[in-house]
Amino acid sequence: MQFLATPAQAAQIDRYMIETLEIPGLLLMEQAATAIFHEIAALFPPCRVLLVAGSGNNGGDAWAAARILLTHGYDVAIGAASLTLPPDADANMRYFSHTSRITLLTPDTLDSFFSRDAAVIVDGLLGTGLSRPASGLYGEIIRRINAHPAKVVSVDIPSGISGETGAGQTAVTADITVTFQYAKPGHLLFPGRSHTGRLVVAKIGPEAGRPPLHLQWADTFSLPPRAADTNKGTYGRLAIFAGSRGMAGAAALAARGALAAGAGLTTVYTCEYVQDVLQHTLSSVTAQAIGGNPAYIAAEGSVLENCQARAYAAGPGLGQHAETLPLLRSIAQSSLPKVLDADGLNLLAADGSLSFGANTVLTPHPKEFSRLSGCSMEDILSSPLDTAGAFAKQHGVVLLLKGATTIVSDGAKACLVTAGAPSMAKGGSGDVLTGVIGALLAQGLSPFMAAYGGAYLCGKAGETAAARKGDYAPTAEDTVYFLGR
Ligand SMILES: NC(=O)C1=CN([C@@H]2O[C@H](COP(=O)(O)OP(=O)(O)OC[C@H]3O[C@@H](n4cnc5c(N)ncnc54)[C@H](O)[C@@H]3O)[C@@H](O)[C@H]2O)[C@@H](O)CC1
Ligand SMILES: [K+]
Repeated sequence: MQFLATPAQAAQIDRYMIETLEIPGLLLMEQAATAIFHEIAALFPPCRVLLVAGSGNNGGDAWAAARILLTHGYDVAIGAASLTLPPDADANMRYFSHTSRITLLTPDTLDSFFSRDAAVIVDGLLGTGLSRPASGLYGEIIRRINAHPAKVVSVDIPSGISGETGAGQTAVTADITVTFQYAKPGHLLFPGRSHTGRLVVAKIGPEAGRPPLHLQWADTFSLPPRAADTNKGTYGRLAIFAGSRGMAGAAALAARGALAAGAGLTTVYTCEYVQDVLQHTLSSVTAQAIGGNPAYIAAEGSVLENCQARAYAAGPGLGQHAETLPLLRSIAQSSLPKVLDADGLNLLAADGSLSFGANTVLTPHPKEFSRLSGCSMEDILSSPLDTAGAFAKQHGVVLLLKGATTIVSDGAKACLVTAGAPSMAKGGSGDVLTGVIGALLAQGLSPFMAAYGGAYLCGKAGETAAARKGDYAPTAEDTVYFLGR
Protein backbone atom coordinates (compact mmCIF):
# COMPACT_ATOMS: atom_id res chain seq x y z
CA MET A 1 0.00 0.00 0.00
CA GLN A 2 1.18 3.49 -0.68
CA PHE A 3 -0.47 6.72 0.36
CA LEU A 4 -2.17 8.99 -2.15
CA ALA A 5 -2.56 12.74 -1.73
CA THR A 6 -5.32 14.87 -3.21
CA PRO A 7 -4.17 18.21 -4.69
CA ALA A 8 -5.33 19.98 -1.52
CA GLN A 9 -3.36 17.53 0.64
CA ALA A 10 -0.31 17.83 -1.64
CA ALA A 11 -0.42 21.63 -1.22
CA GLN A 12 -0.81 21.17 2.56
CA ILE A 13 2.22 18.85 2.62
CA ASP A 14 4.24 21.35 0.54
CA ARG A 15 3.30 24.07 3.04
CA TYR A 16 4.25 21.78 5.92
CA MET A 17 7.68 21.14 4.43
CA ILE A 18 8.24 24.83 3.69
CA GLU A 19 6.80 26.41 6.85
CA THR A 20 7.23 23.77 9.57
CA LEU A 21 10.30 21.90 8.36
CA GLU A 22 11.76 25.16 6.99
CA ILE A 23 12.82 23.63 3.67
CA PRO A 24 12.94 26.41 1.04
CA GLY A 25 10.39 25.94 -1.73
CA LEU A 26 13.14 26.53 -4.27
CA LEU A 27 14.94 23.45 -2.94
CA LEU A 28 11.80 21.31 -3.29
CA MET A 29 11.43 22.53 -6.86
CA GLU A 30 15.07 21.61 -7.50
CA GLN A 31 14.39 18.09 -6.17
CA ALA A 32 11.33 17.80 -8.41
CA ALA A 33 13.28 18.99 -11.44
CA THR A 34 16.15 16.61 -10.67
CA ALA A 35 13.71 13.69 -10.64
CA ILE A 36 12.38 14.73 -14.05
CA PHE A 37 15.94 15.03 -15.36
CA HIS A 38 16.82 11.52 -14.15
CA GLU A 39 13.82 9.97 -15.91
CA ILE A 40 14.78 11.66 -19.18
CA ALA A 41 18.50 10.90 -18.83
CA ALA A 42 17.73 7.21 -18.18
CA LEU A 43 16.00 6.94 -21.57
CA PHE A 44 17.68 9.52 -23.81
CA PRO A 45 21.28 10.60 -24.28
CA PRO A 46 21.64 14.37 -24.86
CA CYS A 47 19.05 15.39 -27.47
CA ARG A 48 16.57 18.18 -28.25
CA VAL A 49 13.96 18.67 -25.51
CA LEU A 50 10.98 21.02 -25.74
CA LEU A 51 9.71 22.17 -22.36
CA VAL A 52 6.26 23.69 -21.98
CA ALA A 53 5.78 25.85 -18.90
CA GLY A 54 2.52 27.25 -17.52
CA SER A 55 1.87 30.11 -15.12
CA GLY A 56 2.36 28.24 -11.81
CA ASN A 57 4.88 26.11 -9.96
CA ASN A 58 4.27 23.20 -12.32
CA GLY A 59 5.85 25.46 -14.93
CA GLY A 60 8.57 26.27 -12.37
CA ASP A 61 9.49 22.59 -12.25
CA ALA A 62 9.81 22.63 -16.04
CA TRP A 63 12.03 25.76 -16.01
CA ALA A 64 14.28 24.15 -13.39
CA ALA A 65 14.41 20.89 -15.36
CA ALA A 66 15.36 22.88 -18.47
CA ARG A 67 18.38 24.30 -16.64
CA ILE A 68 19.54 20.90 -15.39
CA LEU A 69 19.07 19.35 -18.84
CA LEU A 70 21.03 22.21 -20.43
CA THR A 71 23.94 21.77 -18.05
CA HIS A 72 24.03 18.07 -18.98
CA GLY A 73 24.34 18.74 -22.70
CA TYR A 74 20.69 18.66 -23.81
CA ASP A 75 19.49 21.23 -26.35
CA VAL A 76 16.49 22.84 -24.68
CA ALA A 77 13.79 25.18 -25.95
CA ILE A 78 11.09 26.48 -23.60
CA GLY A 79 7.57 27.39 -24.67
CA ALA A 80 6.12 29.64 -21.95
CA ALA A 81 2.39 30.21 -21.59
CA SER A 82 3.17 33.04 -19.19
CA LEU A 83 6.21 34.98 -17.99
CA THR A 84 4.40 36.29 -14.91
CA LEU A 85 5.19 33.58 -12.38
CA PRO A 86 5.17 32.83 -8.64
CA PRO A 87 8.55 33.52 -6.94
CA ASP A 88 10.25 30.08 -7.16
CA ALA A 89 9.14 29.55 -10.75
CA ASP A 90 10.23 33.10 -11.58
CA ALA A 91 13.71 32.48 -10.17
CA ASN A 92 14.10 29.44 -12.40
CA MET A 93 12.73 31.27 -15.44
CA ARG A 94 15.25 34.13 -14.95
CA TYR A 95 18.14 31.75 -15.60
CA PHE A 96 17.00 31.81 -19.24
CA SER A 97 15.73 35.37 -19.55
CA HIS A 98 18.82 36.62 -21.41
CA THR A 99 18.93 33.68 -23.80
CA SER A 100 17.10 32.97 -27.05
CA ARG A 101 15.69 29.69 -25.77
CA ILE A 102 12.29 31.13 -24.71
CA THR A 103 9.21 31.35 -26.93
CA LEU A 104 6.16 33.06 -25.47
CA LEU A 105 3.34 30.79 -26.58
CA THR A 106 0.57 32.72 -28.37
CA PRO A 107 -1.75 31.69 -31.21
CA ASP A 108 0.89 33.18 -33.54
CA THR A 109 3.88 31.28 -32.17
CA LEU A 110 2.35 27.83 -31.53
CA ASP A 111 2.99 26.46 -35.02
CA SER A 112 6.65 27.41 -35.17
CA PHE A 113 7.40 26.22 -31.61
CA PHE A 114 5.81 22.81 -32.04
CA SER A 115 7.16 22.29 -35.58
CA ARG A 116 10.63 21.74 -34.10
CA ASP A 117 12.06 18.25 -34.03
CA ALA A 118 12.54 16.94 -30.51
CA ALA A 119 12.92 13.57 -28.83
CA VAL A 120 11.14 14.64 -25.64
CA ILE A 121 8.52 17.16 -24.58
CA VAL A 122 8.33 18.06 -20.90
CA ASP A 123 4.76 19.02 -20.00
CA GLY A 124 4.80 21.59 -17.20
CA LEU A 125 1.70 23.48 -18.34
CA LEU A 126 -0.74 22.65 -15.55
CA GLY A 127 -0.24 20.64 -12.39
CA THR A 128 -2.26 20.13 -9.26
CA GLY A 129 -3.27 23.80 -9.38
CA LEU A 130 -5.73 23.10 -12.23
CA SER A 131 -8.83 25.10 -11.33
CA ARG A 132 -11.01 24.67 -14.43
CA PRO A 133 -11.05 22.56 -17.59
CA ALA A 134 -8.26 23.43 -20.02
CA SER A 135 -9.52 25.46 -22.98
CA GLY A 136 -8.53 28.32 -25.30
CA LEU A 137 -4.76 28.76 -25.71
CA TYR A 138 -4.08 26.06 -23.09
CA GLY A 139 -6.32 23.65 -24.97
CA GLU A 140 -4.43 24.42 -28.19
CA ILE A 141 -1.07 23.86 -26.48
CA ILE A 142 -2.30 20.49 -25.16
CA ARG A 143 -3.44 19.43 -28.64
CA ARG A 144 0.00 20.37 -30.07
CA ILE A 145 1.81 18.39 -27.38
CA ASN A 146 -0.34 15.33 -28.12
CA ALA A 147 0.17 15.66 -31.88
CA HIS A 148 3.98 15.91 -31.63
CA PRO A 149 5.87 12.64 -32.26
CA ALA A 150 8.18 13.18 -29.24
CA LYS A 151 7.86 11.17 -26.02
CA VAL A 152 5.94 13.20 -23.44
CA VAL A 153 7.07 13.45 -19.83
CA SER A 154 4.40 15.15 -17.72
CA VAL A 155 5.42 17.05 -14.62
CA ASP A 156 3.35 15.90 -11.62
CA ILE A 157 0.17 15.15 -13.63
CA PRO A 158 -0.75 15.27 -17.31
CA SER A 159 -1.87 18.85 -17.92
CA GLY A 160 -5.66 19.17 -17.93
CA ILE A 161 -6.30 16.16 -15.68
CA SER A 162 -7.82 16.81 -12.25
CA GLY A 163 -5.53 15.42 -9.57
CA GLU A 164 -8.56 14.83 -7.41
CA THR A 165 -10.96 12.98 -9.72
CA GLY A 166 -9.01 12.07 -12.85
CA ALA A 167 -11.49 14.08 -14.93
CA GLY A 168 -10.30 16.08 -17.93
CA GLN A 169 -11.56 16.11 -21.49
CA THR A 170 -8.73 18.18 -22.96
CA ALA A 171 -5.58 16.75 -21.45
CA VAL A 172 -2.04 15.76 -22.30
CA THR A 173 -1.46 12.07 -22.95
CA ALA A 174 1.89 11.31 -21.33
CA ASP A 175 4.32 8.45 -21.83
CA ILE A 176 5.75 9.04 -18.38
CA THR A 177 4.41 11.09 -15.48
CA VAL A 178 6.81 12.06 -12.73
CA THR A 179 4.85 12.99 -9.62
CA PHE A 180 6.17 14.19 -6.31
CA GLN A 181 6.01 12.68 -2.84
CA TYR A 182 2.67 10.86 -3.34
CA ALA A 183 0.65 9.72 -6.33
CA LYS A 184 -2.66 11.54 -6.75
CA PRO A 185 -6.09 9.89 -7.12
CA GLY A 186 -6.28 11.47 -10.59
CA HIS A 187 -3.40 9.26 -11.75
CA LEU A 188 -5.39 6.13 -10.92
CA LEU A 189 -8.97 7.10 -11.78
CA PHE A 190 -10.13 7.16 -15.39
CA PRO A 191 -9.76 9.03 -17.70
CA GLY A 192 -6.67 10.35 -15.87
CA ARG A 193 -5.24 6.84 -15.61
CA SER A 194 -5.19 6.45 -19.39
CA HIS A 195 -3.37 9.82 -19.75
CA THR A 196 -0.69 9.12 -17.15
CA GLY A 197 1.49 6.52 -18.88
CA ARG A 198 4.18 5.06 -16.63
CA LEU A 199 3.90 6.68 -13.21
CA VAL A 200 7.05 7.54 -11.27
CA VAL A 201 6.64 8.72 -7.68
CA ALA A 202 9.71 10.77 -6.68
CA LYS A 203 10.35 11.63 -3.06
CA ILE A 204 11.36 15.30 -2.85
CA GLY A 205 11.30 15.86 0.90
CA PRO A 206 11.14 14.16 4.31
CA GLU A 207 7.91 12.48 5.40
CA ALA A 208 8.21 12.78 9.17
CA GLY A 209 5.24 14.42 10.87
CA ARG A 210 3.35 15.20 7.67
CA PRO A 211 -0.43 15.82 7.86
CA PRO A 212 -2.45 12.57 7.96
CA LEU A 213 -3.59 10.95 4.72
CA HIS A 214 -6.62 8.67 4.43
CA LEU A 215 -6.37 7.42 0.88
CA GLN A 216 -4.12 4.58 -0.25
CA TRP A 217 -3.21 2.69 -3.39
CA ALA A 218 -3.53 -1.07 -2.89
CA ASP A 219 -0.60 -1.92 -5.13
CA THR A 220 0.33 -5.08 -3.26
CA PHE A 221 -1.39 -7.76 -1.19
CA SER A 222 -0.47 -11.27 -0.21
CA LEU A 223 -1.90 -13.84 2.13
CA PRO A 224 0.43 -15.05 4.87
CA PRO A 225 1.97 -18.52 4.43
CA ARG A 226 -0.11 -21.24 6.09
CA ALA A 227 1.38 -22.72 9.22
CA ALA A 228 2.07 -26.46 9.18
CA ASP A 229 0.10 -27.30 12.34
CA THR A 230 -3.30 -26.08 11.10
CA ASN A 231 -6.46 -27.75 9.85
CA LYS A 232 -9.57 -26.77 7.89
CA GLY A 233 -11.13 -25.37 11.05
CA THR A 234 -8.32 -22.83 11.28
CA TYR A 235 -9.42 -21.23 8.01
CA GLY A 236 -13.06 -20.73 8.77
CA ARG A 237 -16.42 -21.95 7.58
CA LEU A 238 -17.97 -19.87 4.82
CA ALA A 239 -21.68 -20.04 4.04
CA ILE A 240 -22.50 -18.95 0.50
CA PHE A 241 -26.13 -18.12 -0.35
CA ALA A 242 -26.35 -18.19 -4.12
CA GLY A 243 -27.93 -19.61 -7.24
CA SER A 244 -31.34 -20.17 -8.73
CA ARG A 245 -32.57 -22.18 -11.70
CA GLY A 246 -30.65 -20.94 -14.77
CA MET A 247 -27.94 -19.35 -12.60
CA ALA A 248 -26.22 -22.32 -11.03
CA GLY A 249 -22.97 -21.07 -12.60
CA ALA A 250 -22.92 -17.96 -10.40
CA ALA A 251 -23.09 -20.12 -7.28
CA ALA A 252 -20.39 -22.45 -8.62
CA LEU A 253 -18.06 -19.55 -9.45
CA ALA A 254 -18.48 -18.00 -6.00
CA ALA A 255 -17.70 -21.39 -4.45
CA ARG A 256 -14.65 -21.89 -6.68
CA GLY A 257 -13.41 -18.40 -5.75
CA ALA A 258 -13.81 -19.23 -2.06
CA LEU A 259 -11.89 -22.48 -2.43
CA ALA A 260 -9.06 -20.80 -4.34
CA ALA A 261 -8.78 -18.09 -1.67
CA GLY A 262 -8.39 -20.68 1.05
CA ALA A 263 -11.66 -20.95 2.99
CA GLY A 264 -11.44 -23.96 5.31
CA LEU A 265 -14.98 -25.23 4.75
CA THR A 266 -17.40 -23.94 2.17
CA THR A 267 -21.12 -24.71 2.08
CA VAL A 268 -23.40 -23.38 -0.62
CA TYR A 269 -26.96 -22.82 0.57
CA THR A 270 -29.21 -22.81 -2.44
CA CYS A 271 -32.30 -24.32 -4.05
CA GLU A 272 -32.75 -28.02 -4.98
CA TYR A 273 -32.02 -27.46 -8.64
CA VAL A 274 -28.66 -25.78 -8.00
CA GLN A 275 -27.79 -28.22 -5.24
CA ASP A 276 -28.09 -31.00 -7.76
CA VAL A 277 -25.84 -29.20 -10.26
CA LEU A 278 -23.18 -28.40 -7.64
CA GLN A 279 -23.09 -31.96 -6.35
CA HIS A 280 -22.19 -33.09 -9.85
CA THR A 281 -19.60 -30.41 -10.60
CA LEU A 282 -17.87 -29.33 -7.40
CA SER A 283 -16.37 -31.98 -5.19
CA SER A 284 -14.75 -29.75 -2.55
CA VAL A 285 -17.84 -27.94 -1.31
CA THR A 286 -21.02 -29.12 0.32
CA ALA A 287 -24.32 -27.91 -1.06
CA GLN A 288 -27.53 -27.72 0.88
CA ALA A 289 -31.01 -26.95 -0.42
CA ILE A 290 -33.01 -24.57 1.77
CA GLY A 291 -36.61 -23.34 1.62
CA GLY A 292 -39.46 -25.02 -0.12
CA ASN A 293 -38.99 -23.87 -3.70
CA PRO A 294 -36.94 -26.09 -6.05
CA ALA A 295 -35.96 -23.24 -8.39
CA TYR A 296 -34.87 -20.44 -6.03
CA ILE A 297 -34.24 -19.74 -2.37
CA ALA A 298 -37.46 -19.03 -0.50
CA ALA A 299 -36.32 -19.15 3.11
CA GLU A 300 -36.56 -17.37 6.42
CA GLY A 301 -33.64 -15.98 8.43
CA SER A 302 -33.97 -18.89 10.85
CA VAL A 303 -31.89 -21.08 8.49
CA LEU A 304 -28.85 -19.09 9.62
CA GLU A 305 -29.09 -20.69 13.07
CA ASN A 306 -27.80 -24.00 11.71
CA CYS A 307 -25.01 -22.64 9.51
CA GLN A 308 -22.32 -22.27 12.19
CA ALA A 309 -20.44 -20.10 9.72
CA ARG A 310 -17.66 -17.62 10.45
CA ALA A 311 -18.71 -15.53 7.45
CA TYR A 312 -21.47 -15.22 4.84
CA ALA A 313 -21.32 -14.46 1.13
CA ALA A 314 -24.70 -13.78 -0.43
CA GLY A 315 -26.06 -12.71 -3.76
CA PRO A 316 -24.62 -14.37 -6.88
CA GLY A 317 -27.38 -15.73 -9.12
CA LEU A 318 -30.13 -15.49 -6.49
CA GLY A 319 -32.61 -14.01 -8.98
CA GLN A 320 -35.20 -11.40 -8.07
CA HIS A 321 -37.64 -13.35 -5.95
CA ALA A 322 -39.43 -11.59 -3.10
CA GLU A 323 -39.38 -14.85 -1.13
CA THR A 324 -35.57 -14.62 -0.91
CA LEU A 325 -35.79 -11.28 0.90
CA PRO A 326 -36.46 -12.43 4.50
CA LEU A 327 -33.27 -14.49 4.52
CA LEU A 328 -31.29 -11.78 2.80
CA ARG A 329 -32.43 -9.16 5.31
CA SER A 330 -31.35 -11.40 8.19
CA ILE A 331 -27.93 -11.89 6.59
CA ALA A 332 -27.55 -8.14 6.00
CA GLN A 333 -28.52 -7.28 9.57
CA SER A 334 -26.44 -9.93 11.31
CA SER A 335 -23.15 -8.85 12.82
CA LEU A 336 -21.19 -11.76 11.29
CA PRO A 337 -18.64 -10.74 8.62
CA LYS A 338 -20.42 -10.85 5.28
CA VAL A 339 -20.20 -9.82 1.66
CA LEU A 340 -23.31 -8.98 -0.36
CA ASP A 341 -23.28 -8.73 -4.14
CA ALA A 342 -25.27 -8.87 -7.36
CA ASP A 343 -28.90 -10.01 -7.00
CA GLY A 344 -28.53 -9.76 -3.23
CA LEU A 345 -27.90 -6.02 -3.58
CA ASN A 346 -30.59 -5.60 -6.23
CA LEU A 347 -33.18 -7.25 -4.02
CA LEU A 348 -32.27 -5.19 -0.97
CA ALA A 349 -32.19 -1.97 -3.04
CA ALA A 350 -35.59 -2.65 -4.63
CA ASP A 351 -37.06 -3.31 -1.19
CA GLY A 352 -35.38 -0.27 0.39
CA SER A 353 -33.81 -2.60 2.99
CA LEU A 354 -30.62 -0.69 3.64
CA SER A 355 -30.03 -1.69 7.22
CA PHE A 356 -26.72 -3.46 7.71
CA GLY A 357 -25.11 -5.03 10.75
CA ALA A 358 -21.42 -4.61 11.59
CA ASN A 359 -18.75 -6.17 9.36
CA THR A 360 -20.61 -5.73 6.08
CA VAL A 361 -18.94 -5.55 2.67
CA LEU A 362 -21.08 -4.49 -0.31
CA THR A 363 -19.63 -4.98 -3.80
CA PRO A 364 -21.81 -3.15 -6.34
CA HIS A 365 -20.83 -2.11 -9.86
CA PRO A 366 -21.78 1.52 -10.64
CA LYS A 367 -25.31 0.65 -11.86
CA GLU A 368 -26.04 -1.43 -8.76
CA PHE A 369 -24.57 1.34 -6.62
CA SER A 370 -26.87 3.84 -8.32
CA ARG A 371 -29.87 1.67 -7.38
CA LEU A 372 -28.61 1.29 -3.82
CA SER A 373 -27.66 4.89 -3.16
CA GLY A 374 -30.11 6.81 -5.33
CA CYS A 375 -27.12 8.73 -6.77
CA SER A 376 -27.15 9.27 -10.52
CA MET A 377 -24.67 7.34 -12.68
CA GLU A 378 -23.22 10.71 -13.69
CA ASP A 379 -22.48 11.66 -10.06
CA ILE A 380 -21.02 8.23 -9.32
CA LEU A 381 -18.74 8.24 -12.34
CA SER A 382 -17.60 11.85 -11.90
CA SER A 383 -17.04 11.63 -8.11
CA PRO A 384 -16.66 7.94 -7.29
CA LEU A 385 -14.55 8.50 -4.18
CA ASP A 386 -16.97 11.00 -2.66
CA THR A 387 -20.14 9.03 -3.44
CA ALA A 388 -18.66 5.72 -2.24
CA GLY A 389 -17.29 7.35 0.92
CA ALA A 390 -20.56 9.10 1.77
CA PHE A 391 -22.59 5.88 1.38
CA ALA A 392 -20.12 3.82 3.39
CA LYS A 393 -20.19 6.36 6.20
CA GLN A 394 -23.97 6.74 6.24
CA HIS A 395 -24.63 2.98 6.34
CA GLY A 396 -21.62 1.84 8.37
CA VAL A 397 -20.40 -0.57 5.69
CA VAL A 398 -17.31 -1.19 3.59
CA LEU A 399 -18.29 -0.29 0.06
CA LEU A 400 -16.35 -1.79 -2.83
CA LEU A 401 -17.29 0.06 -6.01
CA LYS A 402 -16.23 -2.12 -8.93
CA GLY A 403 -14.58 -0.61 -11.96
CA ALA A 404 -11.43 -0.63 -14.06
CA THR A 405 -10.12 1.17 -10.98
CA THR A 406 -11.94 -0.28 -7.97
CA ILE A 407 -12.65 1.87 -4.92
CA VAL A 408 -12.91 0.47 -1.41
CA SER A 409 -14.13 2.83 1.32
CA ASP A 410 -15.26 2.46 4.90
CA GLY A 411 -16.28 6.11 5.09
CA ALA A 412 -13.16 7.20 6.99
CA LYS A 413 -10.41 5.75 4.80
CA ALA A 414 -10.36 4.47 1.25
CA CYS A 415 -8.10 2.69 -1.17
CA LEU A 416 -7.89 2.29 -4.91
CA VAL A 417 -7.16 -1.02 -6.62
CA THR A 418 -5.78 -0.77 -10.14
CA ALA A 419 -4.96 -4.47 -10.60
CA GLY A 420 -7.12 -6.05 -13.30
CA ALA A 421 -7.47 -6.45 -17.04
CA PRO A 422 -10.10 -5.56 -19.65
CA SER A 423 -10.63 -9.30 -20.21
CA MET A 424 -12.34 -9.37 -16.80
CA ALA A 425 -15.21 -7.22 -18.08
CA LYS A 426 -17.26 -10.38 -18.48
CA GLY A 427 -20.02 -12.23 -16.64
CA GLY A 428 -18.80 -14.30 -13.70
CA SER A 429 -15.96 -12.03 -12.52
CA GLY A 430 -18.12 -10.55 -9.76
CA ASP A 431 -19.24 -13.99 -8.55
CA VAL A 432 -15.61 -15.08 -8.14
CA LEU A 433 -14.81 -11.86 -6.28
CA THR A 434 -17.70 -12.47 -3.87
CA GLY A 435 -16.41 -15.94 -3.08
CA VAL A 436 -12.85 -14.70 -2.62
CA ILE A 437 -13.87 -11.88 -0.27
CA GLY A 438 -16.09 -14.33 1.64
CA ALA A 439 -13.13 -16.69 2.07
CA LEU A 440 -10.91 -13.87 3.35
CA LEU A 441 -13.61 -12.84 5.84
CA ALA A 442 -13.92 -16.47 6.98
CA GLN A 443 -10.16 -16.48 7.58
CA GLY A 444 -10.49 -13.51 9.89
CA LEU A 445 -9.40 -10.58 7.75
CA SER A 446 -11.08 -7.25 8.52
CA PRO A 447 -13.89 -6.30 6.11
CA PHE A 448 -11.78 -3.47 4.64
CA MET A 449 -8.76 -5.70 4.09
CA ALA A 450 -10.83 -8.61 2.76
CA ALA A 451 -12.46 -6.24 0.25
CA TYR A 452 -9.32 -4.68 -1.17
CA GLY A 453 -7.37 -7.94 -0.84
CA GLY A 454 -10.06 -9.77 -2.81
CA ALA A 455 -10.13 -7.11 -5.52
CA TYR A 456 -6.33 -7.16 -5.73
CA LEU A 457 -6.00 -10.95 -5.88
CA CYS A 458 -8.71 -11.27 -8.53
CA GLY A 459 -7.24 -8.35 -10.50
CA LYS A 460 -3.76 -9.86 -10.51
CA ALA A 461 -5.17 -13.26 -11.51
CA GLY A 462 -7.02 -11.54 -14.36
CA GLU A 463 -3.79 -9.85 -15.46
CA THR A 464 -1.97 -13.20 -15.49
CA ALA A 465 -4.81 -14.81 -17.44
CA ALA A 466 -4.70 -11.97 -19.99
CA ALA A 467 -0.91 -12.30 -20.32
CA ARG A 468 -1.34 -16.01 -21.14
CA LYS A 469 -4.59 -16.00 -23.12
CA GLY A 470 -4.99 -12.45 -24.46
CA ASP A 471 -7.58 -9.75 -23.94
CA TYR A 472 -10.62 -11.71 -25.10
CA ALA A 473 -10.46 -15.36 -24.13
CA PRO A 474 -9.99 -15.40 -20.34
CA THR A 475 -13.04 -16.41 -18.32
CA ALA A 476 -13.96 -16.18 -14.66
CA GLU A 477 -12.69 -19.77 -14.31
CA ASP A 478 -9.27 -18.49 -15.40
CA THR A 479 -9.39 -15.88 -12.63
CA VAL A 480 -9.93 -18.74 -10.19
CA TYR A 481 -7.19 -20.82 -11.81
CA PHE A 482 -4.58 -18.06 -11.65
CA LEU A 483 -5.52 -16.76 -8.19
CA GLY A 484 -2.32 -16.28 -6.22
CA ARG A 485 -0.10 -17.60 -9.04
N1 LIG B 1 6.64 23.83 -3.03
C1 LIG B 1 5.66 23.49 -3.82
O1 LIG B 1 4.56 24.00 -3.68
C2 LIG B 1 5.94 22.51 -4.87
C3 LIG B 1 5.13 22.47 -6.00
N2 LIG B 1 5.45 21.71 -7.03
C4 LIG B 1 4.78 21.88 -8.32
O2 LIG B 1 3.79 22.85 -8.24
C5 LIG B 1 2.61 22.42 -8.84
C6 LIG B 1 1.46 23.13 -8.26
O3 LIG B 1 1.74 24.49 -8.48
P1 LIG B 1 0.63 25.59 -8.49
O4 LIG B 1 -0.18 25.50 -7.28
O5 LIG B 1 1.33 26.88 -8.76
O6 LIG B 1 -0.33 25.17 -9.66
P2 LIG B 1 -0.08 24.88 -11.22
O7 LIG B 1 1.28 25.19 -11.63
O8 LIG B 1 -0.62 23.54 -11.45
O9 LIG B 1 -1.07 25.89 -11.94
C7 LIG B 1 -1.55 27.03 -11.34
C8 LIG B 1 -1.66 28.15 -12.36
O10 LIG B 1 -2.43 27.74 -13.47
C9 LIG B 1 -3.57 28.55 -13.60
N3 LIG B 1 -4.64 27.71 -14.09
C10 LIG B 1 -5.35 26.77 -13.40
N4 LIG B 1 -6.21 26.12 -14.23
C11 LIG B 1 -6.02 26.66 -15.47
C12 LIG B 1 -6.60 26.41 -16.75
N5 LIG B 1 -7.54 25.49 -16.93
N6 LIG B 1 -6.18 27.12 -17.81
C13 LIG B 1 -5.24 28.07 -17.65
N7 LIG B 1 -4.64 28.36 -16.47
C14 LIG B 1 -5.03 27.66 -15.39
C15 LIG B 1 -3.80 29.17 -12.25
O11 LIG B 1 -4.47 30.39 -12.38
C16 LIG B 1 -2.36 29.35 -11.77
O12 LIG B 1 -1.78 30.50 -12.33
C17 LIG B 1 2.61 20.94 -8.67
O13 LIG B 1 1.81 20.31 -9.65
C18 LIG B 1 4.08 20.62 -8.81
O14 LIG B 1 4.41 20.43 -10.16
C19 LIG B 1 6.73 21.06 -7.05
O15 LIG B 1 7.64 22.00 -7.50
C20 LIG B 1 7.14 20.58 -5.70
C21 LIG B 1 7.12 21.65 -4.70
K1 LIG C 1 1.78 18.88 -16.04
